[in-house]
Amino acid sequence: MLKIENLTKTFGSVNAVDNISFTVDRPMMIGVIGASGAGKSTMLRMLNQLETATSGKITVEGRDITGLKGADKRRWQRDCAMIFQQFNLVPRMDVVSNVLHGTLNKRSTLATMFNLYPSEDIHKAIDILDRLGIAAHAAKRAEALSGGQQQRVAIARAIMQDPKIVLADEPIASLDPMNAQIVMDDLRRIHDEDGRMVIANLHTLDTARRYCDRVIGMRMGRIVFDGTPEQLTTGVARDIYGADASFSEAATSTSLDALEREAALA
Ligand SMILES: Nc1ncnc2c1ncn2[C@@H]1O[C@H](COP(=O)(O)OP(=O)(O)OP(=O)(O)O)[C@@H](O)[C@H]1O
Repeated sequence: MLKIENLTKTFGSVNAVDNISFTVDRPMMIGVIGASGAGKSTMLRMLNQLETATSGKITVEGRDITGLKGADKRRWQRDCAMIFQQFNLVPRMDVVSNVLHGTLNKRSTLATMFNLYPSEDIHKAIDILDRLGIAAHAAKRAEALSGGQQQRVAIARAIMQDPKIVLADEPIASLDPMNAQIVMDDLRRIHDEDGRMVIANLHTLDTARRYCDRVIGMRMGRIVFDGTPEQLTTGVARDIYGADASFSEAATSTSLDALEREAALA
């Protein structure tokens, strides 16, 4: 259903994404890992068309989505929702209105200007918040919520678009381990229960292993690993991160256990 062929993005002399290809033939949960600057965000941003590819092709269900413009691009961005590390909510706006923003691309400019939302959309937004366990916060301003709660609002906003694909760019990088787990559980659920494809850039190996069906490892713009979590051994991880023998898995972990074990060994 998703095919990426020879995709490249160049910024000046930097090949942020360098001629990558892969195919996904069914909705699954995919983790993308790699060191800072490996090209993970740029790849996701090209998928969502926030960034235009320098060359190469992205095909979804047989349709070429590379270089879409205008209404076609907006329609694609609705089918392919994106979640960011910093949540990207409107801080002073209440939670429900933030979730309703997920419908912006399909509403008229006038309706948007006057914040006119159909009541069925309002009910749908509250149902989604309820499903994610945060309906009690619906009337609060987004800025009054914890980081973990704000990320769940961002997930609710994404689901409001009813997307086929959910892209998550470091969704748990700003969260403590407990909230990170809640957010990852939610992402897994929207894959398992709704059948949506989820592609998440992750800083931490243990998260990729625990939650994903498939892991793609990037290094310097290229794909250097594409396999199952079981195949992601410490040796493979060392190659992906370009680390020497002192490479420590705990340094790429959000798990308190791993960090504490590492500290005890030091
Ligand atoms: N808009 C831009 N202009 C210039 N260079 C860019 C731009 N966006 C990304 N880059 C460069 O492209 C390369 C890949 O960046 P990218 O953000 O995709 O990596 P990443 O793996 O997501 O890293 P991180 O985990 O730190 O977010 C880096 O060298 C980065 O400096």
